Amino acid sequence: MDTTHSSPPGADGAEPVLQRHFEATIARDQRIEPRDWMPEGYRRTLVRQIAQHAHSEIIGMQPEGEWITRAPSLRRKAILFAKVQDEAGHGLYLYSAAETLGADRADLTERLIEGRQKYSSIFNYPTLSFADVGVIGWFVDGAAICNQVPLCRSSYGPYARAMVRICKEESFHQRQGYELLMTMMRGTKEQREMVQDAVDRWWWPSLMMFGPPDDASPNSAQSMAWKIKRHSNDELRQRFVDMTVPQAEKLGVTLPDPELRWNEERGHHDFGTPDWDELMRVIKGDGPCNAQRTERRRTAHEEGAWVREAATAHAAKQAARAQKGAVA
Ligand SMILES: CC(C)(COP(=O)(O)OP(=O)(O)OC[C@H]1O[C@@H](n2cnc3c(N)ncnc32)[C@H](O)[C@@H]1OP(=O)(O)O)[C@@H](O)C(=O)NCCC(=O)NCCSC(=O)Cc1ccccc1
Repeated sequence: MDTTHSSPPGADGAEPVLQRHFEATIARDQRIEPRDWMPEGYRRTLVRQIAQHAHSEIIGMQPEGEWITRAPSLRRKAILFAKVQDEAGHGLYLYSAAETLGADRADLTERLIEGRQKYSSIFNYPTLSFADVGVIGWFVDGAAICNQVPLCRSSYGPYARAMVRICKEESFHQRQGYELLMTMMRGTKEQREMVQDAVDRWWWPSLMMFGPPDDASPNSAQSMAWKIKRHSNDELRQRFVDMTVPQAEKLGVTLPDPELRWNEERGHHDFGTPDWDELMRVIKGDGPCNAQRTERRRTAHEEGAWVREAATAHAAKQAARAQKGAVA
């Protein structure tokens, strides 16, 4: 852990003047930057959320990645390749953002592999057909957009700036998913059934991506006070439902919720309650694919050891050469 960013001594490690400056910066909607003083709880919360987010992008490469070799055409293969590569890129920006808070990337990876840090529950469900690739783009990237567009205004500068580029790419991801499904819906009866089946399986897990309901979300109040989060879990879930219902109608699929209907008075859709016990089970490691996802990540990490060693040796050689040049 890099100690250059740790807080000076005092209450919560703070001189009152630094604490006041931090609070005033948040109140003015300005950004906290890596070299600014910040309360230890703020730093810890950010490392937790950003690391979970980075892990989600990296583990999130697996469910769709399984279909790269089985994509039905060269065009679909190229699109899917590009999307999965983008997800790797998102993970890397986010690990870099966590490093600005003093976190160590190798340590974060260890924590993920050992199950000591979380990643999004959604990536613990299997992708059973190519329609799942389309539904992940439509639902999962759609949910990611709802959740992440407000994070572009998050109070921590490096996180907010990473989100701007990530959101642009998520938008392309969502459209490719929807376009894939549109194509399948214009196809055969079997293809339309594949789309409906994928919608039925991914709808509820997608709603769970937004986290537990507000009254069972221990982190929300403080994260919102610090303006790390800008909206509550339930607000964003509602936004996702309202955005997705007309898209489902246009596509010609049914969302698997008998309680789903427009509420004129609220100006929003009412919808059923996700199975929160299922969310808790999946978060705790007992989802359909948790063991497989973590094991795959561990193997990839071990198999990549030679690349890290080679990069370190190369960097050391470059540094030695540069030093020799400076002396001569
Ligand atoms: C909203 C929330 C996820 C959770 O709110 P918070 O205030 O932080 O927590 P809260 O008190 O409400 O919860 C209590 C505990 O439960 C945990 N937990 C909750 N929900 C989940 C869950 N669903 N899965 C697993 N764990 C969950 C939570 O961490 C906390 O645990 P802790 O106290 O740490 O032990 C927030 O962290 C956030 O906005 N993160 C940034 C966005 C982000 O990470 N996105 C990832 C998807 S990226 C993507 O999809 C792109 C893509 C698309 C396609 C293909 C590939 C890639």
